[in-house]
Amino acid sequence: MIKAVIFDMDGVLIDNYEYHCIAWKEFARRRNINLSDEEIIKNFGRTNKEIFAQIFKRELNEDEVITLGEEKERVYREVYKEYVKPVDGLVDYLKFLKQKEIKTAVASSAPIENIDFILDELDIRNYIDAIAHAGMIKNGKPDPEIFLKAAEILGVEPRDCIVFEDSLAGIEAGVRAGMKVFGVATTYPKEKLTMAHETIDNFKKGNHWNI
Ligand SMILES: O=P(O)(O)OC[C@H]1O[C@@H](O)[C@H](O)[C@@H](O)[C@@H]1O
Repeated sequence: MIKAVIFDMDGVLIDNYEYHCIAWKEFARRRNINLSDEEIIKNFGRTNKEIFAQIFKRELNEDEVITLGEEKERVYREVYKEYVKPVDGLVDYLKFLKQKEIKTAVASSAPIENIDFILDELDIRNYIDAIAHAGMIKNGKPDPEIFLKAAEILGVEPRDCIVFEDSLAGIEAGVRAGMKVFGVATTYPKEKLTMAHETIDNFKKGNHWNI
């Protein structure tokens, strides 16, 4: 029986891939690094720690990850701020879950500042019972750790959770966590979300309401 719904953030609560893309390119441009669209989309859904390791071809220490991450995320929040809007049907779906007393969490590879930014801009904080963010885990998606952490905070067994994810790494993480995964076709078209159990375009009425 479904007792909890866990939402990824980027690409699920909001369709914001292109704004992260702009921020990553600006971050790279400042350092004369050439970052292709393929590299950016491939890494979408992973933690900044892992993305920096690929960009700089070495492991960065915690301080470097925080400092560089703050720089990149500041650019992202600035360029995205005036365009923030929820994926269609999201707010109605959150209201429906609250009414049914189904618990909710956000499980995102992003730093907490980005999660606070989105929950406040969308004004949906009241609908979210738990948050699992990059600073709370050792292994980023596709490792299942972040989804297992969210389930643990909610006090719900993984098999009683469903996950909404747009990224390939995130879908794999949800499946490996033993949860039912709905792929959200924002960042990728449905045909690419083959690992997901089901796919949706947005949160408007569909199979995900049958819980
Ligand atoms: O896990 P989520 O919510 O999809 O967030 C992932 C994204 O979070 C951002 O903060 C990173 O800079 C992105 O590049 C990353 O992929």
